[in-house]
Amino acid sequence: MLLSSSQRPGLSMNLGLRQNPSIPLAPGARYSVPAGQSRVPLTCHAATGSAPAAGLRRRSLQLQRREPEEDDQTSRPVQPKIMDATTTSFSTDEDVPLPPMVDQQYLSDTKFVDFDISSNSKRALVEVLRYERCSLVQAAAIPVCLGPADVVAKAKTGTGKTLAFVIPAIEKVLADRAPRGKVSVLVLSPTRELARQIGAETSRMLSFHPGLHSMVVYGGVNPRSNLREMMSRMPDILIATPGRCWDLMNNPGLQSMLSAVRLLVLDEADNLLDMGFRPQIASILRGLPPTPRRQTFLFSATFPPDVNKLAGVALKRQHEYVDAVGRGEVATHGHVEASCRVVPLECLRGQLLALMALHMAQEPQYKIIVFLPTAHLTAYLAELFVLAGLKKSGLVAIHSRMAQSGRDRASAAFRGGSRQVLFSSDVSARGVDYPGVTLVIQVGAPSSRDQYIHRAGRTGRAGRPGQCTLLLADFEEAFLTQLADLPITRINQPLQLPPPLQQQQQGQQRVDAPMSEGLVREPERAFARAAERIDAETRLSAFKSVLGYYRGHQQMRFSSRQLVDIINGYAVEVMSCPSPPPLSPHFAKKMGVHGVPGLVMSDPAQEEEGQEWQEGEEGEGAGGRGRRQRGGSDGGGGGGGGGSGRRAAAEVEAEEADGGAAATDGVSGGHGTVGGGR
Ligand SMILES: Nc1ncnc2c1ncn2[C@@H]1O[C@H](COP(=O)(O)OP(=O)(O)OP(=O)(O)O)[C@@H](O)[C@H]1O
Repeated sequence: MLLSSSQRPGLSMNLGLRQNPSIPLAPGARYSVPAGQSRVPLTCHAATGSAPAAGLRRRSLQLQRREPEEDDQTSRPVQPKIMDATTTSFSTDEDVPLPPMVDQQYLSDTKFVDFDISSNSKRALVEVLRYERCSLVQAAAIPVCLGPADVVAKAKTGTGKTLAFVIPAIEKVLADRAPRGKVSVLVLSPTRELARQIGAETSRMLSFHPGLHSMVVYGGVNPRSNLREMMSRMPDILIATPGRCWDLMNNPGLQSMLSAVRLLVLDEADNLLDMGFRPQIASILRGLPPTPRRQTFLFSATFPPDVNKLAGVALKRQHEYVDAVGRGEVATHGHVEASCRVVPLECLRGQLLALMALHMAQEPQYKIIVFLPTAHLTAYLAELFVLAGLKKSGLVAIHSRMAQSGRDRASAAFRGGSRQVLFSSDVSARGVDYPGVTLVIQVGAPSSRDQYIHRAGRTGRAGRPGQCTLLLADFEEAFLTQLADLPITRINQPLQLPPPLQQQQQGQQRVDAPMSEGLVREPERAFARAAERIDAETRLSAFKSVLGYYRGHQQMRFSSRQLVDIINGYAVEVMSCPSPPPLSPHFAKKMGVHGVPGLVMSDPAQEEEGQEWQEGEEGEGAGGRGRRQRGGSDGGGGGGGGGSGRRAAAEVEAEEADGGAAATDGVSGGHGTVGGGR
C-alpha cells in the first residue's frame, strides 16, 4: 500500500501505510493494477497537477488497492442476507444488518488498529462493524481529519466516506468535549434517510463509548420529541437535516446549543452548499463558532471543478484536499456496467418494463431502483405499475411527499428485502446505502451530471457488481453531452419483453412471478386499465410535476411549445391518461405555457388559487440547482414568459421538505422554507 503527500513533511508518515518501492511517486500519474488482478483502474492521484486554488492545500494521494490474497476467504463475494420484505417487519433501517463490504480490492492495506484512535473506537470497529482494513478514502482521510485542518474529501460513491468522518468526529469529542449542554460535533445531511444512516453508523461506533451520546434529527417527525430529548440529554454528536437543525436552534431553550461546536461535517457537501440549501446553511453557520475556532469537513463524491468556491462559505482559508477519486479518473465505478438508451417517448414506459422484466429473469435476487424525475410522478407510476400487474409486495415507492412513517417503512423494506423494486424520487439519490442493489434505472434526464453519478452510485457499492441504465426519451438526448466523459455504452437495439416468469423454486422456497401474465403479454392494455383506476388528483399532480420538472431543467431548455408537446406526450404515452389532464390558467401562467396551442386548460371558474400554488410546487430536482428562492411565491402571477415559468419551477427545488414541515410543527415559528420535495 502506498500513499504519499504532496511532499509536505509529516503528512504521509502517520498513515501507517507500507511504501511500495515499485511505484514511483510522480504527481498526477495514473497507475494500473496489473492485468488480471483487478478490473478497476487504480488511480493513484497526485493532485498537484494544476495549481490548487488559493488557500487550499491539495493532499497528494497515491493509493494502491490491496490485491486479494489467494486464500483470502473474505475476498469471495458474500451474498447479502435475504429477507422477504412481505413477511419480515422492520421497525427502522438500523434494525437491518448490513452485509460486509465484499470486494476486498476496495480496501487498502491500512488497518484501523494502525490509527492513533481510542481503544474503544477500535473495539467497535472490530466487534461491532467487523472491519479490519480501511477503504481507500478512509486510509487517506482519517489521518488528515484527526489533525487540526479543515478537510475537503472526495471519493467515489459507496467507498466508505461515512466512517472516514465519523471516526475522527468521535476522537474530537474525546479530545475536546464541548461544555455540558452543548453539541460538540454537528453533521449535516441533505436527506432524512442519509441522516438516519449516518446516525446508525455513529451509534455503532459509539458502542463502547458509554459516556458519549449521538442523536439524529430530521423533518417529518414531531419536533417536540426532539426538543424533549435534547433538553434532557444534549448529544455530543448531532446529525441533522438542515431544516430541522435550523428550527431546533431557533427554539428559545436551544439557542446556544451549537455555540461550542468543535467540528462541522457537511456530508454531500456540494449539495448542501449549492444554492438550494445555501441560505439555510449560512444561517446555521451563524450560530456556530467562527472558522478559526471550528473545524470543518466537507465530504462528497462530487465537487464543482473550483472547490475553492466553497471555501468562502464554510472553510478556513487553509484546508486540506483529499481526493480519492483521482484527477483524470472518472467519478463513476468501472465495475458497474453503465448503459444508456434513447427511445421515442411512446416507448419509454415499455422499455422500462422490459428492462425490469429482463433483469428479473436474469438475476434471481434482483434489487432494482428506478429513479424518476419527481415525487408525484414516482407516486403515480408506482401505483400504475402495481395496478397493471407488478406484484405489490415486490414494489416499494419512496419520495418526499410521503409521510415520514411511510418513508421509513419503504426504506426498511427495500433495505432488508431482495426481489424488490424501489420506485424513487431523488430522496434516495445520494448517500443512501441500500445493500445489494443489482440494477439502477434512471428514467428521464437527471437534474445534473452529478445527480446521475450519485444515483448510479446506489449500485456497485463497496466494490460489488452492479448495472446502471439511463433511459431517456428522444427529446432528452441533449443531456448526454453532460455525461460525454463517463464510460456509458449506448444501446440502440430496443428490448423485447421476455416471456412471463412463472412461479419459481429457489432453494426451499417457492417464489411468485414478479409480474402478472397480463402485464407481460399485453402491457399497453394493462396500463390503460390501470390508469383508469387512479384518481384524478394523483394524475393531475403527477402531470403538473412533469411540466415543472422540464420547465426548470438546468441543462435542457425547451420552448413553451416544446414543453406542451412534451407534457401532452408524457400524459398519454407514459401515464396512460386518455387525454392530458386540464391545467388551470393560473398554473399555466406560472409555468409560462398559458395560451400555448395544444395545452388543455380547465375552466378558470374552478380554479382555487391557494391550492393551485401548492400543487405547483413539484418541479423537483431539475429546477432548483442554484435557482431556488425562498418564500414560496414569486409574487408575479405569471405572464406567458419563460422567465416566470422557469422561476416558478425553480422555486420548487428538490430540497427535503423538512424545514417547512418543522416550521409548521411550531418549533420555532417557521422560517419560510419552500417545502419542495424530491
Ligand atoms: N473499512 C470497511 N470495510 C468494509 N466495509 C466498509 C468499510 N467502510 C465502509 N464499509 C461499508 O461500505 C458501504 C459504503 O459505505 P458508505 O455509505 O460510507 O459510502 P459513501 O462513500 O459515503 O457512499 P456515498 O458516496 O453514496 O455517500 C457501507 O455498507 C459500509 O458499511
